Amino acid sequence: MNIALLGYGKMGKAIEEIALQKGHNIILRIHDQNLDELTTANLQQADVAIEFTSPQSAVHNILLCFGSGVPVVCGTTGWLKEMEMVQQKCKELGGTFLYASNFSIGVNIFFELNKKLAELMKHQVNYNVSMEEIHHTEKKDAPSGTAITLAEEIIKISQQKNKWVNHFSDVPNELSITSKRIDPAAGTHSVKYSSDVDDIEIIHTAHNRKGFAAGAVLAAEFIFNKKGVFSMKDVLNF
Ligand SMILES: NC(=O)C1=CN([C@@H]2O[C@H](COP(=O)(O)OP(=O)(O)OC[C@H]3O[C@@H](n4cnc5c(N)ncnc54)[C@H](OP(=O)(O)O)[C@@H]3O)[C@@H](O)[C@H]2O)C=CC1
Ligand SMILES: O=C(O)C1=N[C@H](C(=O)O)C[C@H](O)C1
Repeated sequence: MNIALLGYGKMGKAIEEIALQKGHNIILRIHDQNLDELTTANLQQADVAIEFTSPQSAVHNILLCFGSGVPVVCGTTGWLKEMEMVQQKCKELGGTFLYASNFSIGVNIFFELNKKLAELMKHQVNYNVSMEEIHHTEKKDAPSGTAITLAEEIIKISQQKNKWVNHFSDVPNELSITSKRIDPAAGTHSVKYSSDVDDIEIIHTAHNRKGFAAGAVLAAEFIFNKKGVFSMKDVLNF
């Protein structure tokens, strides 16, 4: 496949390495310094675009891909308030879109474990659930997109929590997410149920960015020649 990389930072470069190893071509590498190359004509040379930029630029870039008729995989976090509008636009324009807050297979398994644990803990009133995420200091958004996905799944199932907050909280209905920024953390997420007698904790620790990048390339291969809105659950058949 011919791939356009929208965002050529830490993730763009990690994705390039894996895409090349798998025999794909990178035909466009867009970053802050060459935005003039981000044109419909250039995008149309690609079979698929992979977007890992910043919360401020993601929506513009995704809509440009829809307008150019190019399927787009997006991993940029921190713009979720506009997700409904973006998915609607994709359908209206007959586009192709796949977003994931986390592309790694490990985290997608972790998402399923989180749901299962939340179900098991639903009636255990002596436990309080809280979360922590740790990332490198260049990260622009907090809490991480992955933490938001985990929290929203817990809130859907829990009989006690109905909102998440990005600070310590002992208010019973608030799910507390603590964000720490420590170099060179590639991404650690934990969900902890604590009682007076014990704790149950699940943790996922990314050792590097290769898992995210491999998942993003897999997603790009999956959406090639498809139309509609997809998720990693479609890719991984969960
Ligand atoms: N879903 C997932 O699995 C993962 C998601 N992420 C998310 O991906 C995003 C990017 O992360 P990361 O690669 O670490 O960040 P970096 O800051 O390393 O890279 C961002 C890149 O985007 C470029 N950029 C900035 N503005 C624009 C624009 N308007 N159009 C095109 N490119 C632009 C930057 O250009 P320049 O270099 O010139 O500044 C840079 O190349 C973040 O939102 C992060 O949370 C990260 C890892 C995994
Ligand atoms: O910015 C990062 O680095 C990461 N961002 C994603 C997120 O916000 O969850 C995924 C991963 O944790 C790395």
